[in-house]
Amino acid sequence: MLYCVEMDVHIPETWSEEKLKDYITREQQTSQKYQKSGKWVYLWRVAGQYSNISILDVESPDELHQILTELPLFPYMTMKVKSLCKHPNAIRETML
Ligand SMILES: O=C(O)C[C@H]1C=CC(=O)O1
Repeated sequence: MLYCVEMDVHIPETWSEEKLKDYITREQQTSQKYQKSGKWVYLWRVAGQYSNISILDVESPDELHQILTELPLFPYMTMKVKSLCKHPNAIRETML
């Protein structure tokens, strides 16, 4: 199942540089683990915003939820999730 997830990051202004660095390092480790596994297919930065657009290919909504909530920055992000299916006019068989 394919999902498009938009994640807007909201870092509390009270965080120290050290705390921010720690979260960003752990965030990178977690997202790269799933990118290497093939489940996190695309990760794009939205130009000019602390926001990303991601495409994930997972077995179920439960698995998507498990991955997203594993992200250290999950409590500090607003997420919009869209479930994707094949467009009838798409010329390619595979969606990715
Ligand atoms: O910087 C972001 O967009 C937040 C985040 C989500 C995955 C990741 O690697 O970083």
